[in-house]
Amino acid sequence: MGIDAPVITIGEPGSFAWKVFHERHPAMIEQVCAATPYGAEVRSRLAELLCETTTGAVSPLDDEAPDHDRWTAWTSEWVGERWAETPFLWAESYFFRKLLAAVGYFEPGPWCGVDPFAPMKSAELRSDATTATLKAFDALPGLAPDERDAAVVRAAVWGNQADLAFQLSTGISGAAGLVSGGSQEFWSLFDAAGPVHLVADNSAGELAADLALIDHLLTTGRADRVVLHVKPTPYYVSDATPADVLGVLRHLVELPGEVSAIGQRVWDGLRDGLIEVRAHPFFCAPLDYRAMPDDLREEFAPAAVTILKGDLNYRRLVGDRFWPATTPFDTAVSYFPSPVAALRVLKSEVVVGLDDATVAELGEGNWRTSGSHALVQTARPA
Ligand SMILES: O=P(O)(O)OC[C@H]1O[C@](O)(CO)[C@@H](O)[C@@H]1O
Repeated sequence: MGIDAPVITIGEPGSFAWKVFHERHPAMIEQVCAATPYGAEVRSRLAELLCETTTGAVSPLDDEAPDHDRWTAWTSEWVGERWAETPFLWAESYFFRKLLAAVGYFEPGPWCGVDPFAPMKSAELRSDATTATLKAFDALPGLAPDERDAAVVRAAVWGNQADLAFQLSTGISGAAGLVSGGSQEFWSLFDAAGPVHLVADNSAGELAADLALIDHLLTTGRADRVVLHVKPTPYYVSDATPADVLGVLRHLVELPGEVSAIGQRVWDGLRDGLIEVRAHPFFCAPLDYRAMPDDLREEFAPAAVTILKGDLNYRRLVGDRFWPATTPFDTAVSYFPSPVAALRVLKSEVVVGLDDATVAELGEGNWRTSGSHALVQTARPA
């Protein structure tokens, strides 16, 4: 595939990406300041970050965090340029890295290592909506095998609707349906048991559904081992970190019903080495997966299947560009080193792999960004 579709940038007033910076980020920073009693210095650094990213030029990092050099390499191309000229994927990712520095996450002091988004993730995990979703897992043991296959995929796909960055300015309009693929397509990718990698997205209910999927992969023999990849540091508000995996697991095992059994099996799987949690630095990189480092490529290459969850992973998988929606998915991901499955609710303008009839039926509305539609897409290496 020639990479010639235009890259999405944040400078076009009124565009989706522009609104993320000009509407969603101010609301999120307010939420961050309400959730933790940060003092005047942190609050003023956050205000500066907002001002810089909405009206100014890109400044370099001035912290001494362990990931400083890596980020310097990822950002040198854009330092000094106007934020409005920068690619959306790059800009949004760098915004979150700068936000962590602004709240003192990397410096000695009271806020060192304190996840600014933890209160939101915890509230989401304990919310009535998540509690109801987790209760629904009680029906799983009574389902026929194919119904159970479909149910765990459905939960993993629609679990991605619960994304806290996204909820800040979008009234999610319910689950309208899949624009591509489904459970059968997903399971047809699993021909022989082997290691399965799941690249997670959000914590709370989505991560609980992902753990249920991991449990199902292992108990049905589709996977002989699962690697769960999460973010090394807090990111995009609700993205799961290793601490969140533990928090969600502890929550699950304390609940009544099937989720407790799932949680216990996952707990045992971690202890026995059947499940591994990794947090490679590249999962917080402002780059797409074409640029993945060799060590990560080598990890994915022997996977029976790699499952990528969520909107951001999808943007990074196919490239954050205004692709024609009918661009074939397998062409877009032909570089990926293992069979790959994307499970995602649509929350940004990027989409590929749709057929002409679907595109015509969806028309011009806001289906790409409203969070009402989802997809399951799969491909094998070229
Ligand atoms: O949690 P997800 O599914 O990756 O969604 C995150 C999405 O939310 C946004 O941050 C804002 O909508 C998108 O830019 C991003 O792709």
